[in-house]
Amino acid sequence: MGKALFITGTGTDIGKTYVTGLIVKKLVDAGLRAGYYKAALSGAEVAADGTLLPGDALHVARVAHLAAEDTTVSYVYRDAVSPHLAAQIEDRPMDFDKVERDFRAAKERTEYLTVEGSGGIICPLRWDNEEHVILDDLALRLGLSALVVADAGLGTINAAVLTAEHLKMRGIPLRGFIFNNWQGGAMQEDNVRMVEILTGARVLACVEHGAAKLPMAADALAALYQ
Ligand SMILES: Nc1ncnc2c1ncn2[C@@H]1O[C@H](COP(=O)(O)OP(=O)(O)OP(=O)(O)O)[C@@H](O)[C@H]1O
Ligand SMILES: C[C@H](N)[C@H](N)CCCCCC(=O)O
Ligand SMILES: [Mg+2]
Repeated sequence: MGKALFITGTGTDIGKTYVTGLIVKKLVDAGLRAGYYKAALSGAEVAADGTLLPGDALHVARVAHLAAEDTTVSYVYRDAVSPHLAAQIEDRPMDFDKVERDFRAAKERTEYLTVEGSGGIICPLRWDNEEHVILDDLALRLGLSALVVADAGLGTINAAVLTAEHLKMRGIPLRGFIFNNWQGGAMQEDNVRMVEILTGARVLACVEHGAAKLPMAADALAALYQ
């Protein structure tokens, strides 16, 4: 049975998949067996034959040279909206027993399973007359610790600290932050300092736009998985 690490972010489009691709590539390049799991993807690309493509998984597999069988996405929805709404539109509600089975099977097949969330930590996955499930509930059910992807620029102090405080309130361990779209300079350096002071967690790496490698040692990265 492998170890897992949950990648969440301060919101959608923040760079979770981009950074996850670099994370998994770092593990693979270090000779470690790595895998990728996502419970629900919405806003899927549609193939010529109408198949809904798991774009995030395909990106990570391409960047990290993972075999298709080392990536799993339990639910792929068409509409680029919150997964709970995409599921309502398609009348395909998530079954969290299936999600847990898929997650455990993926974890069984590898040493280091990287689990990408949807949107930010408050992302409804199912919201109907039978069940109300938000992403943080799922992270707790799967026993995950979190790494938060945050933008390096203006506004990140608020977003990163609020995300950290929510994780703490729900009892989800925070392993640290990765800043994305890093440009350096006085303000972004201060953002690192302020986020570390206000959350007590480290900014473990700063990823520049277009980065091809994660600026972090493989052993330090692997140590984050539990
Ligand atoms: N450091 C980066 N360098 C270049 N492009 C980036 C970088 N980070 C993000 N992007 C691009 O920005 C867009 C959004 O990033 P990404 O898909 O990783 O976001 P996300 O947080 O995974 O979104 P979602 O919530 O939909 O899963 C993508 O086109 C991605 O390729
Ligand atoms: C469609 C998008 N790319 C993501 N897959 C889902 C984002 C959900 C965001 C929910 C919200 O915070 O409003
Ligand atoms: Mg993504």
